[in-house]
Amino acid sequence: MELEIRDVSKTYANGVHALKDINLTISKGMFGLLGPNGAGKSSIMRTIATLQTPDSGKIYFDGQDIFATPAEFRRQLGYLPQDFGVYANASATDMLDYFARLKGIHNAKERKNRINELLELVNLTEHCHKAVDTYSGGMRQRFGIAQVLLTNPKVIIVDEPTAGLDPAERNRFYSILHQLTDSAIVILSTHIVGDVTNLCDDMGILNQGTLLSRGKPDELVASIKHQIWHKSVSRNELKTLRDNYKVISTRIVKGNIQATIQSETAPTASFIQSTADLEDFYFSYVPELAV
Ligand SMILES: Nc1ncnc2c1ncn2[C@@H]1O[C@H](COP(=O)(O)OP(=O)(O)OP(=O)(O)O)[C@@H](O)[C@H]1O
Repeated sequence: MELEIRDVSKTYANGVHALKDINLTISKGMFGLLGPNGAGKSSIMRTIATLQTPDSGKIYFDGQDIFATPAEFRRQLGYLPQDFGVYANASATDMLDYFARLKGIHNAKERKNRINELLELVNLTEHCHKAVDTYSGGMRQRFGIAQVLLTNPKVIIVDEPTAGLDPAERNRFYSILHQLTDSAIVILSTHIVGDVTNLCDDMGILNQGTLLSRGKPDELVASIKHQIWHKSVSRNELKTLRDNYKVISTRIVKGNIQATIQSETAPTASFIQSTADLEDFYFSYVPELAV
């Protein structure tokens, strides 16, 4: 099972060059697409979902050009966009039944069994008769996943699914997604580094339409293993530091600014070497804005 993205570029009518020559091969398992707001994550997701065509480039699923026979590819696809609408007052069971009919599951018994199985998977059985428009954010996302899974898709795309979820709901959502990775390609877009650390065995970093890095999270972190240094600094020191070193991030720790620097050698004796993590790797490519 393989999705191949070859030389894909997209410029919108307003002149925004949202995707710049993207090349990426994605296999079974969970692929995390990490990037800041406006990086192009939704653009590449919508393109893979065949909701928009690239200006140039191709996408193949198991060797088949997805734009040559989009209807065939869509039968194997499950797409959960950032915002999806639900009908007013409709229960989860009724909505899933409606979508299952639309997706061609005509046998009533088969439909009922599949819906019950999915409600169980996403822990919504006990809420299945409540109106989906009254669900919490997390319940709604879990309902969205059930909807996506109705036809056992081989490629599942979830666009920033954990934005706005509390930690417990986020974990619940992770564990549902994790169960899908044995039998499908799951592509998850997020700007939350922790989502990728916890879930993904393969990942890419997208910024300003360009794929800056890709690989296994552990290996990417190992590549900067001895290069991360911390120091508490004043606002004035930080300015000087930025002129002389690669300051990749800053955070407030107990009321002080802690600067994180990437350097192959110790910057000065006052820096403490720290264990690199995926957030450091991410910031080494997408430096945060100066505070
Ligand atoms: N339909 C569109 N028409 C014009 N510009 C668009 C369109 N969709 C996205 N863009 C622009 O393309 C760029 C990439 O947007 P995209 O939504 O793909 O990024 P993103 O990484 O998903 O961001 P976010 O995390 O904020 O959702 C942005 O500059 C955005 O404003």
